[in-house]
Amino acid sequence: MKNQNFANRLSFALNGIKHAFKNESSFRAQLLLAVIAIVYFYWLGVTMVWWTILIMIIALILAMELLNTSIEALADHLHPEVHPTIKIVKDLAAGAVLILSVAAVIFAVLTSINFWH
Ligand SMILES: Nc1ncnc2c1ncn2[C@@H]1O[C@H](COP(=O)(O)OP(=O)(O)OP(=O)(O)O)[C@@H](O)[C@H]1O
Repeated sequence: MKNQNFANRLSFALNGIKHAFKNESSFRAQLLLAVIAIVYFYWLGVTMVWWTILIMIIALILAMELLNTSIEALADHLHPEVHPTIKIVKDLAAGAVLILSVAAVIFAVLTSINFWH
């Protein structure tokens, strides 16, 4: 399965996103929050730099959620039973999403302070 052409690799990647959308409620919730943030930033009338940071944060959170989902699926497949190492692996991946989510909230507050009319 190595060295597939670009169209195949793109379809594998899109398949992963589709899978997360169908099966992961947290991924759907984050997509909804991203849409709300975009509408809110439009309403605030923020400048290009703030738009750029918002897009980067949204992309980072969604990508991290996909990695989190991927790690969970792999862990559950390889070791379905309860195990302290599986616990820490999943907790670490969830911690990564949490750090980005806190950064997103701080960024939303900073943007509101700058542009609230
Ligand atoms: N096999 C396991 N062994 C030990 N602890 C586990 C195991 N599976 C899950 N846990 C614990 O339960 C928590 C939740 O795990 P779960 O797989 O349900 O993910 P989740 O938080 O529901 O994520 P998502 O909502 O993205 O699916 C983990 O962070 C971990 O602390």
